Amino acid sequence: MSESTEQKWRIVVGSDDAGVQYKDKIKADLLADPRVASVVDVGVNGDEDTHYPHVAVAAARKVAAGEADRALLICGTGLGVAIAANKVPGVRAVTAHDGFSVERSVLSNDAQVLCMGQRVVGIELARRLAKEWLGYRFDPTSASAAKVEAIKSYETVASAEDEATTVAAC
Ligand SMILES: O=C[C@H](O)[C@H](O)COP(=O)(O)O
Repeated sequence: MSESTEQKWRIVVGSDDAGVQYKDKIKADLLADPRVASVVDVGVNGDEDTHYPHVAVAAARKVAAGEADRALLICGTGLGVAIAANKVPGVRAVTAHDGFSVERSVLSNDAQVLCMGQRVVGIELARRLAKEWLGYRFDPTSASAAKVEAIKSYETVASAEDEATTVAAC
């Protein structure tokens, strides 16, 4: 049987105290998955109570910097971590708790960050979704690519406008 030549995923995981049990469980799954090259854990660990925005932004910055391909973030709902991760330029984070949304987050949106809520979804479904997520790769030649480029174009415009506002304010 031949080995897959597909590039293995470099993943970063993170959570707040409301998601740490799922984060640790899914991290163990990822570490055991042959499709995964590395897993970096940005916390929290044990009973640390770092608030979710700090963890989510730390993870998202690793993706934006090219140090990781993807991030998996868990909080109580999966909402706060997504909102925070999306503040990092270049990052597309989604909250998804069903298989179709997880699939489309990659194939339609080229989202690099998947967020789930420990208070929303059962652990076995969360584990299955994380496993399925690894099987999807965005196709830059697909019809969805132009739409993702449109998302990126607004980010560039927003940055330029911010810059212009900052300059004007000086
Ligand atoms: O989106 C936020 C998360 O669900 C977080 O884990 C809990 O936040 P809260 O304590 O502000 O409800």
